[in-house]
Amino acid sequence: TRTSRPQRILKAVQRKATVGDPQSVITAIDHFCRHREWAMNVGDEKGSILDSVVNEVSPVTVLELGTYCGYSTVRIARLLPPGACVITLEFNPDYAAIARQVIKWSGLEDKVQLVEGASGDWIPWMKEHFGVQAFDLVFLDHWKERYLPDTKLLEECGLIQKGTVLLADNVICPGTPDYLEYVRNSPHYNSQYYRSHLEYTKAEDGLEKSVFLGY
Ligand SMILES: O=C(NC/C=C/[C@H]1O[C@@H](n2cnc3c(NCCO)ncnc32)[C@H](O)[C@@H]1O)c1cc(-c2ccc(F)cc2)cc(O)c1O
Ligand SMILES: [Mg+2]
Repeated sequence: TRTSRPQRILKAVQRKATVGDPQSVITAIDHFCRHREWAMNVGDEKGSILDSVVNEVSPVTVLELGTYCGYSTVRIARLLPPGACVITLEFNPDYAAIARQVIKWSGLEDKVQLVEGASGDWIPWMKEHFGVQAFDLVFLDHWKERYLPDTKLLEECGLIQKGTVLLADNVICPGTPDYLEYVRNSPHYNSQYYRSHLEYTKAEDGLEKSVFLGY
């Protein structure tokens, strides 16, 4: 097919959503992915859990790993107060280009810093380049085998401090066994599983919320 799925998702947003209305962007993507083409957005069911964690943490600085089309970026950014922001890392330039337009359509570009590049390359530069002290919330939704190494890298870089909340998508499907084992067995994290379903399906999936307790 001539266009990519992310391009078709963007078209659905431009057709169905209202500029400056983040909820209409979320609704347009969910409708398209439920009724036209499945895509790996966190979705509406797990998205509600994401919303509740964002509201509970009321973060000032958020890190998102894996922007894809920007669906969860918009979900997070729409809940942030003035002065708070989400830094989202995406290393596929085509996906990043689509996400920028989705974020722009939602009117949330002032609360989002989309960085085109790989998490492993950028995490070590977060403090210096973005003046980040530590993240209040990290949303992991990139390659599943990268959750654990990137969490360890964030720890090593001092970007996870007492009270930092990690929220990981897909801990059941596709699954992140090594990450789950780490956060559930580490004395430095208090972990809990939020049971849900794989986006737009009846399959089980869930989010794991892990609070860093300090060293
Ligand atoms: O695979 C899934 N997500 C991956 C996301 C990747 C996005 O993140 C970007 N990305 C990846 N690694 C990095 C990186 N750093 C690491 C490399 O250096 N640094 C920056 N950006 C990165 C990619 O470019 C994509 O934009 C998934 C699958 C299912 C699924 C379930 C059931 C099925 F049957 C099929 C699929 C459901 C889900 O919710 C899922 O999230
Ligand atoms: Mg996911």
